[in-house]
Amino acid sequence: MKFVDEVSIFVKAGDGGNGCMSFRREKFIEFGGPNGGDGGDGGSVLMEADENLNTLLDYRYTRRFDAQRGQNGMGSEKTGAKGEDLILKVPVGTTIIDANTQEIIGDLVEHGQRIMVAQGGWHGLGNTRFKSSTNRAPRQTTPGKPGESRDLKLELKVLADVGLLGLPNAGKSTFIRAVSAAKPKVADYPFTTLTPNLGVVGVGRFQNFVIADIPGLIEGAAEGTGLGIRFLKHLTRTRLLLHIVDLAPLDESDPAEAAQIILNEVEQFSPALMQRERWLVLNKADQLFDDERNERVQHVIEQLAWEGPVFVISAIEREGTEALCKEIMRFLDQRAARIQEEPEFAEQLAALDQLIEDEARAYLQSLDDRRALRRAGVKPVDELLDEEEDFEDEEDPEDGPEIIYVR
Ligand SMILES: Nc1nc2c(ncn2[C@@H]2O[C@H](COP(=O)(O)OP(=O)(O)OP(=O)(O)O)[C@@H](O)[C@H]2O)c(=O)[nH]1
Ligand SMILES: [Mg+2]
Repeated sequence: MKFVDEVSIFVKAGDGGNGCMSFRREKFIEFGGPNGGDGGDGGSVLMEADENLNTLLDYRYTRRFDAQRGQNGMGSEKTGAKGEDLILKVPVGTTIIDANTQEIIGDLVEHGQRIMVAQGGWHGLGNTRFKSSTNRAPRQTTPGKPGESRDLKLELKVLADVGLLGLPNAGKSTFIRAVSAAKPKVADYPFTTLTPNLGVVGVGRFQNFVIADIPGLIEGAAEGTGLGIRFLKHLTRTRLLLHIVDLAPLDESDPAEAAQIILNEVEQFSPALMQRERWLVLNKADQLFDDERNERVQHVIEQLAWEGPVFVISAIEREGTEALCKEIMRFLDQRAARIQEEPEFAEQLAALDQLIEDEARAYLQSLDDRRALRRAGVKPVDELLDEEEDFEDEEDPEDGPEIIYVR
């Protein structure tokens, strides 16, 4: 499942340089003719696909882009220099849309492909151009034309590298706010997040990864309770799952049990998804004194028989969040390097992706089927099997409810 990374920018091509009015003034020439040169064309704005980029992150900071204007014409028939084109690099796969008309200007699908989004203004003409047999000393010039300007929307479908798992209120959205420019709603009640959010996390100057926040899962989610399970499909293609657990729930419930609920739901959704790299992130550490915190951390690890990486953070205080992001970046880099170097590793991962996707699709299909059956007043077969005894005692099954087997 893909997310859409979207940014709005304003581009302005350079204005054309003005034509110049000038006359020759040389020693022995009394009535010098016109010699004003033309202006230069304004620079255009182009978008270029670059395979080295993978997000639109850069365009979140700077939103206005101006190409250079053309130089004005000069005397001695000197033409003004053309304004330089401005080339904006975007990831391969970016769609460029006119933000006012919603018209798709183009899709950049290949490395190096370019699309002009704002044409530079035409140059103005110098007075030399207006010389004629009847007018030997024209005082006429034209100004450069303004460069085009445009509001653009850039859209890029991105795969999230990292997915967040957790109960409602665990602090998933707070975490994404702490580490990225995304500003999903955070509140002290469950189900604050109703649709998936995407954050791009910059690490150092040049690296970044994409993180997906989904609505919280609750017990019974796999059976269709709450919102979360359908959103799990957004996590099927991620490379790393962060399981966020509230270490200090207000209702004093056991964080280990809370963590286990999530694992049970994920397992029902797709057993293979449990094999995906998963890290335990114990949140709200700021709420506890050291001793109690360490005790709870140990407790969770023991109860889950957890052997993978564990991070203890406070999303709200941004404690431990940066270190975690650096670890994530390192993990993603190493993973990418191994994919390059070890064909078997790459194949294993691809097979796992496929399995997860197949399981997820089958699961969601069965959920839809159940819903449809319920609406039609028919019980799914496993619920019927729970009532097995009555069912077997039935004398004439043909008089009973129609049995439909659910995949
Ligand atoms: N003390 C403390 N509170 C936190 C921390 N992280 C999140 N919270 C609070 O926990 C509550 C829930 O945070 P959210 O980020 O909305 O939780 P969520 O997991 O996105 O919840 P849903 O969207 O409902 O699934 C908010 O009141 C946050 O301010 C933390 O590190 N420490
Ligand atoms: Mg949330």
